[in-house]
Order: sequence, then structure tokens, then C-alpha cells
Amino acid sequence: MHITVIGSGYVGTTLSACLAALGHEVTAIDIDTEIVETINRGRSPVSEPGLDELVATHSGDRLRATTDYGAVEESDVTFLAIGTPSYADGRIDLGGITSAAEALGESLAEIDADDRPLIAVKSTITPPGISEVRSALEAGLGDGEVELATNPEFLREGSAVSDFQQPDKLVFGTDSAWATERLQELYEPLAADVPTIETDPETAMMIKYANNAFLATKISLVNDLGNICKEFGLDAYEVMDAIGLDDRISERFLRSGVGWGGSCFPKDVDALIAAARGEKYTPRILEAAVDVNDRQPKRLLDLLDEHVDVADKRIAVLGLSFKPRTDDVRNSRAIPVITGLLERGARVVGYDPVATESMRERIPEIEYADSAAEALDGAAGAVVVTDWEEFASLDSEFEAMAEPIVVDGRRIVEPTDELTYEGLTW
Ligand SMILES: NC(=O)c1ccc[n+]([C@@H]2O[C@H](COP(=O)([O-])OP(=O)(O)OC[C@H]3O[C@@H](n4cnc5c(N)ncnc54)[C@H](O)[C@@H]3O)[C@@H](O)[C@H]2O)c1
Ligand SMILES: O=c1ccn([C@@H]2O[C@H](COP(=O)(O)OP(=O)(O)O[C@H]3O[C@H](CO)[C@@H](O)[C@H](O)[C@H]3O)[C@@H](O)[C@H]2O)c(=O)[nH]1
Repeated sequence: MHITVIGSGYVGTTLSACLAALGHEVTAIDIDTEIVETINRGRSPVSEPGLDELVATHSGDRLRATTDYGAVEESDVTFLAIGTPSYADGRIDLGGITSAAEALGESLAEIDADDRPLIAVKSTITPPGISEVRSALEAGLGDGEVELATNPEFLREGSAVSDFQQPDKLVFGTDSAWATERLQELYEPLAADVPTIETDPETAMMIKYANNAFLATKISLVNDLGNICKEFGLDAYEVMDAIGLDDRISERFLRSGVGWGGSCFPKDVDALIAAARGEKYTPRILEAAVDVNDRQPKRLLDLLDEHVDVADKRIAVLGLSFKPRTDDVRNSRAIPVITGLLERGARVVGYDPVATESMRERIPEIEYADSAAEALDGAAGAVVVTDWEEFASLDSEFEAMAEPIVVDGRRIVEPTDELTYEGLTW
């Protein structure tokens, strides 16, 4: 099939490269010329394991990139994979996706009605937001019709390619058998053993929000229980390993610590809360999940305060990305941790294997080290914010600290007799 993907960020590039790998002819569209040039040079514009290789294999062959919306002329399915951030009050900001939808509509107006592609929203948008995207599409189109489906994405950053290639489920939100059949044909090489949910566009997006809200709330519950364990002098990980054996609970997403960040959980939970409040419903458990999550970075800093007065001291922050194997720092827990340390007067030095430049753009005023050893050298304390594998094998690096005090927010460091080691929930 001929596919266009509008928006070539984490989701769009993964989608484009993986669909090309499935044998489709893919055109990736982005307004950012640097992104377009990067893809056409055979490189991924985002850091994701395996994505560079996929883009390199298919770029110039079944994958090309452009800024020109005219590329939709050839297309059987056109995806919208534009960012959907939230406003300060949590409401979803549909500005990016509606302006892309309007521009798309204008390009579709040039195509005969019978030849128009199916438009599928990959971005995460609240069910009430779907009609706004549809209206923008129709405003661009003027007269005529085009079908808008939703096809939410469940990949995780850091394992985007393998998640896309081996999904737990596929969700098709359509208003017609024609649209469902197009999506079935598109995913046919993937879908053999994958449960597929065929529903309406709004329910499909509610599945996406419920999925993220459930997982974020699960982690917040684990953090709440973990904080209680810590107060009792118990190890939350021992407790969670045991409850994870109950298959009604499952062993996954039971890691307590400094909380959930990233470009999805925070904004999606906020957007769902705001949309629910818009309907005069107050989702109390989701509000509590956000509240617990907001407190974890402060608990980490409070634990550090128990060991060292950080004012004027060099403090190392190990890990800047919101999770390992990505350079994404959006809503990383490192941000409130660094801000809290700066408020306490600390001299902060940050280190991350790949996310340093992204964090430097966001917080330029701190020092950045090229290695964990350099960050720890002379430090009066260290906090661990991201569970990068390399932090599990730090050992002699801690010896260079002025005071070997480590507060671990991710249970990744191996404690030794030489270290003053504090786990956040153990
Ligand atoms: N990141 C994830 O892990 C993930 C997973 C599932 C779903 N989602 C959802 O997918 C959507 C995209 O997320 P992302 O992380 O890929 O965002 P992103 O910010 O990484 O990428 C968005 C891209 O869209 C481009 N863009 C913006 N306006 C445009 C326009 N008018 N025309 C063409 N391109 C335009 C930007 O330049 C950018 O490259 C969001 O709704 C998000 O919630 C994200
Ligand atoms: O037991 C756990 C698991 C995760 N996290 C944290 O939770 C956040 C999110 O992690 P993860 O879900 O692995 O990554 P994301 O890329 O944010 O993926 C989530 O958000 C995506 C965007 O909507 C969805 O597609 C995915 O299904 C959903 O898992 C990170 O800060 C993790 O450190 C924990 O604190 N404890």
C-alpha cells in the first residue's frame, strides 16, 4: 500500500520505518526540514534502538521524507502522528494536529473523492477532541467528504520498534467497513496472532487513555505502597515481587521509585482529568495518582537532605532521560530533581548516556559531564533518576566522590560497604 505519515517524531518515524519494513511504500511528512533531510540521509531523527538501522535500510527505497503535503495524492492511508501536548491546566492542546489536519484537507481537495486516502489519527487525542480534528480536516477540504479513523499507538519509547512489531493489540476506530478493511490490509503482515479491536473512533481513543491511565495509576499505587514500606523499614521490591505472582496483578509495572515521566503518562492523565472535569466529573483516583507522582522527586531530595546539606555542594544527577534507552527528556523526573537541588543551592552536575544535549537545551545553567565517573568526581552526593544499565556496574567511580552518598530513585545501583546508600522505597 501507499502510506503517508504526517509528523516524523518518535511515533511517526517508528511507524514510517516499520511500515516500510512490512513492504509498504511510505512517505514521511514533517514541517521540520532538518528532520526530513535526516530521514532522507538514512538516519532516524530520534534516538530509538533499531530505528537508525531500519531507516538506513529503507530510506531512498520504500521510505522517503518530504515537507510537501502533496505527497498524500498517492496515498491509501494517511496517518496523523503530530504531538498533542497539554496546556498548563492539563487540557489537551489540539493546535498542532488541527493545523496539520486543515493543511491535509486542503491537499485532499485536489484529489478525486473516490481516490482519497483513509485518514487515521495515530496521535493520542481525547474522545471529544476527535470532532475538532474532523472539523479542521473538513475546513481544509471545503466541499466533499473524507473518512477519519483513529488507530491509537501503544509503543513505549526505548523499545518503540520491537513494541510496534510485536504489539499486544491493534485498535481500529472507524465509522465504516471500508475503513476497517483498509486498516486490516495495512496491518495484515503483523496481525496474524495479534488481537484486533474493531470499534468506533471515540472508543478506540478511550482505550488508549484508559490504558495509560491504568498503568500510570498502577505505578503511583506502587509508589504509595513503597513509601509506606520505607516508613516501616521494609523493602517494597520484595513485597512487589510477591504480589506480582498474582496474575490478576501481574509482575509488570511494579517498580517503585521517583515516578513516571515522559511525553505520554503525564500529559495523557492530565488531559483525561481535564476532559472528565469538562463533563463535570471529578476523577479522584487519577488526581491522586498525579499527586503521588508529583511528590516522589521531593521524597528523593528529602532523603538526600538527611545525609548532606547540599547548599554549595557538588551533587551528581545520574540519568536525565525519562527512562533508559531514549534521549527524550520530556517530563523527565530529572527536571523536578534538578530544580529542587538548584533551589537548595546545590552545584548540580548531570550525566546521561544519550540525553545530555536534550536536557542542556531545557536546563542550560547546570554543568554536564561526559561520564558517570566525571559527574561523581568530587561530588558530595549523588541521586539516580533513570535506570540506565550502566549505573548497575558503577563501583570504583563512587570512590572518587568527596562523600560517597547515593540516593537511588530506581533501584539500579549495587550498594557496597563503602557507600552510604539509600533506596527511595527500600
Ligand atoms: N512518544 C510515544 O512514545 C508515543 C506513544 C504512543 C502515542 N504517542 C502519541 O503520538 C503523538 C506524537 O507523539 P511523538 O512523541 O511522536 O511527538 P513528537 O513531538 O516526537 O513528533 C511530532 C512531529 O510532528 C511534527 N509536526 C508538527 N506539526 C506538524 C505539521 N503541521 N505538519 C507536519 N509535521 C508536523 C513535528 O515537527 C514533530 O517532528 C502524540 O499524540 C503522542 O501522545 C506517543
Ligand atoms: O514499573 C515501572 C514502569 C515504568 N515507570 C516509569 O513510567 C514512565 C513511563 O514508562 P514506559 O511506560 O515504559 O514508557 P513510555 O514510552 O512513556 O510508554 C507509555 O506511554 C506511551 C505513550 O502513550 C504508551 O504508548 C505506552 O504503552 C506506555 O507504556 C517512565 O518514567 C518509567 O521510568 C516506573 O516508574 N515504574
